[in-house]
Amino acid sequence: MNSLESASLIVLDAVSKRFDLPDGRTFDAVKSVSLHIPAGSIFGLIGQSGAGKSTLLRLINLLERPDSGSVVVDGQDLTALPKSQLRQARQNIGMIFQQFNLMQNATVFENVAFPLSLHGKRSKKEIAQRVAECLALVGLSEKSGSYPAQLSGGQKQRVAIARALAPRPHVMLCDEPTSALDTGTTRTVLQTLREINQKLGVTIVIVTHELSVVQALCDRVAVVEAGEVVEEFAVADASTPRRSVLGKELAVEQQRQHILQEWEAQQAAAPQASH
Ligand SMILES: Nc1ncnc2c1ncn2[C@@H]1O[C@H](COP(=O)(O)OP(=O)(O)OP(=O)(O)O)[C@@H](O)[C@H]1O
Repeated sequence: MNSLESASLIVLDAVSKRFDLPDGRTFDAVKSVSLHIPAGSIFGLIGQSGAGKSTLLRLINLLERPDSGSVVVDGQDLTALPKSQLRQARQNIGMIFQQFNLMQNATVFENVAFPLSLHGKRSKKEIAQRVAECLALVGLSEKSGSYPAQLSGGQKQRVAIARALAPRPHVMLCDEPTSALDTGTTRTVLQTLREINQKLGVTIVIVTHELSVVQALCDRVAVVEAGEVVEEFAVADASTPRRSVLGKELAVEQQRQHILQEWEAQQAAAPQASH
């Protein structure tokens, strides 16, 4: 094992996924992708619509089983596990979605408790304690008895984050978590994700088409085009030239943000004009 592999929490090795289409043809959605995702990082998957980002994300927890290649998470080769052990290993991988996927007829408390009660080993008291902790982490303690319909989009996504966190996963997969939210709400959800990464050390993999989200949140990013990773880089690395169209667009967005921040800093430092 080399040092990159040993520092990686998630290792995808030459994973491929082919879908059968209704007309009898096949479609190669992911083509022999290898990725090393460092422990404790926030890793972005970006690309055009249909590039294969969501499929790649779903290969990490085997929601999609790869046709070939291996998926190792936390040292465990998920592709080699029997069903019962895979169910156990998945407790280590939380997931959130664009449309939140909350149970509408259940309270916030019941939604967050759901993954804990699935495995029948915990007492009611333990579950209640863990739910309270997770709701406090996402700042929604006072909404425990509410129903999803009574919450804003950002609050719903934070309930989904609390639910994903409840079994204490080391990894959180996020599929376009802010695409259904406005700018202000997006900011609060990104803040919550950042806190989870920093306070709990949870490794986050996020699919997004929003470059501003990558800029605000991610340490590293992989650009996906037609089922392949065409480029991967550290978001803060401005010196290595970007090759892909999206990589270049992200560099422009970063420059724009940088200029804006410098201008704001100058304004703040300048002596106030007298009236
Ligand atoms: N179950 C499936 N059966 C057939 N084709 C599929 C299936 N799931 C995904 N695809 C196809 O695979 C390709 C990649 O889909 P995927 O959802 O991974 O892309 P994406 O990059 O996440 O796109 P978007 O940003 O639009 O969600 C698409 O062309 C899609 O139509």
